[in-house]
Amino acid sequence: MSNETQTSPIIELQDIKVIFKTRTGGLFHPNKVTAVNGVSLTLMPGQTIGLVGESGCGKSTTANVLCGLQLATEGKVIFKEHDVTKRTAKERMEIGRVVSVVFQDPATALNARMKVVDQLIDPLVVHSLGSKQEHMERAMELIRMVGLPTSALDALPGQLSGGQRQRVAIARALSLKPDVIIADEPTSALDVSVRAQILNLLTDLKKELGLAMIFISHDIQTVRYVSDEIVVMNGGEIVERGSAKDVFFNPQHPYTKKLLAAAPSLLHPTEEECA
Ligand SMILES: Nc1ncnc2c1ncn2[C@@H]1O[C@H](COP(=O)(O)OP(=O)(O)OP(=O)(O)O)[C@@H](O)[C@H]1O
Repeated sequence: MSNETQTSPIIELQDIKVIFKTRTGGLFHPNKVTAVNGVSLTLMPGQTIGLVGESGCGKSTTANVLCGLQLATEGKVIFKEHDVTKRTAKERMEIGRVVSVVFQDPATALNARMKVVDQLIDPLVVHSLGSKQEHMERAMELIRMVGLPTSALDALPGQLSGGQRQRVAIARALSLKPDVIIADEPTSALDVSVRAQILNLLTDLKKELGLAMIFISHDIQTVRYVSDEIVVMNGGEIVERGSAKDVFFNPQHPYTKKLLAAAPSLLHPTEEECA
């Protein structure tokens, strides 16, 4: 990777609007939902942005625009300095290789009838990368990276615990060696007892592999724990953004203050830890 690439953003959203048409207004008078309204974001290599806000504020829609799943109604999407706002199928494929998503519920993200090994290899097959032997080597490497024994490769998702399944989903997300991971509420479907382990795994992998990350959660405490920058969304708009330390210890917007006041204090970082 050239120096130029390293210092320029991986993805930029410029004034993005996403409007969905809904049928609730009747067949001939569809209503519109503005899910995202004027959102701008710049993700640099290695950076973690925490996207926080209550359910329905537009976090997932923003993430879907970032990973090429959702087209913007207005605004621009710049991917590695190319305008991909109206991305072609080929561009979407390339974005999909570089930007990987870890979803909330590993049970639905994984195919219940497919062995772990095949789920890890699947993205390589879809992108026509490597030989059969290279696929096996990569599967072994991936399963070790997420802290599971290689015997887990032969398991079906149903034979694993929720935490182990999320580890497999993370391994799958890493299979194409992405530059960016979008983690959309990656711990909220898990037992409280394994949430910290999965958060630690994600932060360790991020450091080890130099990944950039968009970490999405309704829980500002969790977001603070993993992020360099926090972006607070409400009603489809960004209401506050800043360093994790500033937003957490010196919130400016009343909505951010409300989120902080309502957050469970499972993780209590001190100001020194944030420095
Ligand atoms: N495909 C769709 N069609 C119509 N409305 C949609 C669609 N997807 C999302 N919305 C609406 O857009 C708004 C933002 O949804 P979004 O899923 O982005 O929010 P969120 O903050 O991620 O919420 P959650 O945490 O519950 O997933 C909501 O009002 C939602 O109902």
